[in-house]
Amino acid sequence: MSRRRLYRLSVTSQTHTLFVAHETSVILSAFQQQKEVRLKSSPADLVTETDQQVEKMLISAIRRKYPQHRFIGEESVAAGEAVELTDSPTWIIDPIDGTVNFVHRFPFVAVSIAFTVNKQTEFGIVYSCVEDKLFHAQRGRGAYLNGKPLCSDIHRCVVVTEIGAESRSITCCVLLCYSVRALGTAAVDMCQVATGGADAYYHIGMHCWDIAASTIIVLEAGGVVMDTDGSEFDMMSRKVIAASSSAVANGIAQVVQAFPCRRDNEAASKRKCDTQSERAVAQPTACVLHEL
Ligand SMILES: O=P(O)(O)O[C@H]1[C@H](O)[C@@H](O)[C@H](O)[C@@H](O)[C@@H]1O
Ligand SMILES: [Mg+2]
Ligand SMILES: [Mg+2]
Repeated sequence: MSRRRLYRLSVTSQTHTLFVAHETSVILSAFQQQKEVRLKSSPADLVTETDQQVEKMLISAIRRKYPQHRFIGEESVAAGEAVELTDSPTWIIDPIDGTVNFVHRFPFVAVSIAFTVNKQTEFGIVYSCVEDKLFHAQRGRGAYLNGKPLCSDIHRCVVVTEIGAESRSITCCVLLCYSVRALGTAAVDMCQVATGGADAYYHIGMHCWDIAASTIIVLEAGGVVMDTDGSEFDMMSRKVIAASSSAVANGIAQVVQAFPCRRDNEAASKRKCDTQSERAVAQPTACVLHEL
């Protein structure tokens, strides 16, 4: 039997500095500049040349070291690559999570990188660039924020969600009984559950690359992740609830009304037509923090 290579994420302060220096200096220097912006599925789903540049930098750097590995990158998929999660070692990358924020210079933009083997996430990294917050976790080894252990069990009534490209008014108003926040980046939203800063995060319509890394960070911080209907989480389903406990997650699952969303790993042609139908109803994201 082939020896299963063990992959270790050794994030030391030196790696943190390296990670910051290498990948995000491109983002931070572009953050204040004028940007060339293109629409993808809706006015709330944008891409810039920086998104594409950072994804290319990440993939070529990893491919030099691991030529056999596979990739699911947000902008590679947007350019027509299939979303195919196999047992092979696979990197799931969102080069800039929060591109709408990046374009508006709203200071919550993150690089999100997850690594899976046999479809199981081995480690995840979410770097919130402007905040200089490096969230990371490795399966079975805990979750950390800038090197300090994270624990998700501080109970409050803050729920984080997104009112982005794929939202529907109905799912937003069912949460009015909570204090609701939306940072405009699914990855950083979800990491708030790992820090205990939020009780729960839920999202319908995001993509696997938005939350692949933050999912393991929540789990390793002691949180739970499930589908919005309370069933087992499926990274390709585009539906997620992350919470500090199963009780909180099930409470959210009871009030969230899902709307149909094509799976990430459905044929691209199907996904496009879904996007067109979504385009008809998507509300443009107002780039403000919703205090409800
Ligand atoms: O900024 P990207 O990587 O496109 O991801 C965002 C997505 O496009 C939006 O629709 C969601 O509302 C955000 O939470 C994602 O971060
Ligand atoms: Mg994203
Ligand atoms: Mg992105």
